[in-house]
Amino acid sequence: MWHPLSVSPVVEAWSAYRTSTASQWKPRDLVRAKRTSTVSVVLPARDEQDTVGEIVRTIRRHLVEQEPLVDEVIVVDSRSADQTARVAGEAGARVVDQDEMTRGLPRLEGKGDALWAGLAAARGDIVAFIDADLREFRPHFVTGLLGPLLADPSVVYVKGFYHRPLEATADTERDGGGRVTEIMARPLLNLLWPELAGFVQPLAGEYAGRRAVLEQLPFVSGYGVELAMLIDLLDTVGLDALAQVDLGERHHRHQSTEALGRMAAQILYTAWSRLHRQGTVAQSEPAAGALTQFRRGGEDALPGLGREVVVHDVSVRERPPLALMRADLALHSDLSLRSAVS
Ligand SMILES: O=c1ccn([C@@H]2O[C@H](COP(=O)(O)OP(=O)(O)O[C@H]3O[C@H](CO)[C@@H](O)[C@H](O)[C@H]3O)[C@@H](O)[C@H]2O)c(=O)[nH]1
Ligand SMILES: O=C(O)[C@H](O)COP(=O)(O)O
Repeated sequence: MWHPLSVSPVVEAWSAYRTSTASQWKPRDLVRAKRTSTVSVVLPARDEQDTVGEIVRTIRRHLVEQEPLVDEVIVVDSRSADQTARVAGEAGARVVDQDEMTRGLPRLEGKGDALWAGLAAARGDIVAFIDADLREFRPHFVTGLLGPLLADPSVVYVKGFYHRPLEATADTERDGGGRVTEIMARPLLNLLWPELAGFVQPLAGEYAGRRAVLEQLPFVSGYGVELAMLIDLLDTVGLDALAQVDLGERHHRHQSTEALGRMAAQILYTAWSRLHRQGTVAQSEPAAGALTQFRRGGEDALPGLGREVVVHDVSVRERPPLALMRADLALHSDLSLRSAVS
């Protein structure tokens, strides 16, 4: 069932990656394979009113109404300032508010916390995560992620990969996208966690896992969440329980280079936390949790510098594994509804 993926000898020595292509997983076959399992799709979304509706509608049309594969589509509204929640609700999603789900707990920032809230709200035994800024979204993004989990009980987590065009205003660089991945995350993984170097898109926001396992993992706040998840899965379930699937090509909203710098800094901060846990570095925190950037012009440009000095907190924190938090969450969520599907 798996095609061997030829990777570096370092990686091959560790394990053969379980790789498949989305087209081999047909919705009808998956519905049959699903039996009594339940499936949730979770979309973390901050200010995604332009794209979230179409993604939700596509999943619902193809994988809820035409084929009963997906049991619920959840959009986590991650402190959006736009109409994300309304648009998602009108498209048929169950909309969950990040702050409402985490009420009474310390406030954390960013995508990782939205994912944790989504996992807390999800009722399926399999949970697939899909970014809400995708364009030209097709249902094979979901079926590709679910296929390996439904076909093989030994698989606990599936990571998507794809080509990533970099779409600038004038032209498109076919594989120019994934800039943080290529310039920072991939070199970092090869250097420090070579067992994970065979993941084609280690930062992909499209992945699925068994909820029982996901609930055993801490969720790092912000953009460190994907890197931490891979490292933590490697530690807890091992490489053989992880798979990846070719989803073709992915189009999304590109962030500015400056914003990607902050993303990269969060990912590095996250890597430090894992190095500390494994005893590679002694200090629990890096020397600084701030990133200084220089922005052209701006009202606060320093005289003689012509640039504004911009400082952001890029430290990350983490939510404990959800399995440890059920009692607290039950106070203000509808987790009790789980009995309806389990
Ligand atoms: O505070 C936030 C920030 C982002 N998002 C959502 O998270 C998804 C991905 O965020 P985005 O800013 O589009 O990330 P990318 O620039 O696409 O970054 C890539 O790399 C990140 C770091 O690993 C991953 O988290 C992303 O999924 C992956 O697509 C989108 O649906 C966002 O709306 C939130 O829900 N809350
Ligand atoms: O995953 C990444 O590397 C970042 O999201 C940047 O992606 P982009 O270069 O396609 O915008």
